[in-house]
Amino acid sequence: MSDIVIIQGLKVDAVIGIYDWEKNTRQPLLFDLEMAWDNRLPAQTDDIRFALDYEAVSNEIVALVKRKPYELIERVAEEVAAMVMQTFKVTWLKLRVDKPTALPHAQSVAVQIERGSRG
Ligand SMILES: Nc1nc2c(c(=O)[nH]1)N=C([C@H](O)[C@@H](O)CO)CN2
Repeated sequence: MSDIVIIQGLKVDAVIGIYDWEKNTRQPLLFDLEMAWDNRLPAQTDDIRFALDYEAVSNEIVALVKRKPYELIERVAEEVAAMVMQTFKVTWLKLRVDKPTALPHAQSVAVQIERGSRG
């Protein structure tokens, strides 16, 4: 089974960074997420109850990332991945977290992680 559900470019304004000035402001983080999900039943039934609801996943990510300050984007990625897998019973995901305001001469910086197995 190789179906996935994708969230691309989810923007969350977070308190993120290792420097003092970063602890008193919000900076955008962008989340790209690929999540394994068997889409056959939702397709057959046309019923959201059987789908991985990308709106619900997005809402939970925004709530989590806004809840507290973070230092590293690695920590954000790990916590978001764990929450999505636990809350939504996702068995595999690939997650990229971009911090586009991090470096003045770079378009963006990012970390990407993959957790779980595709089954
Ligand atoms: N691997 C990482 N390197 C750095 C991070 C990070 O989160 N992960 N963060 C910073 C600073 O907060 C930087 O973004 C400020 O511009 C530096 N390196």
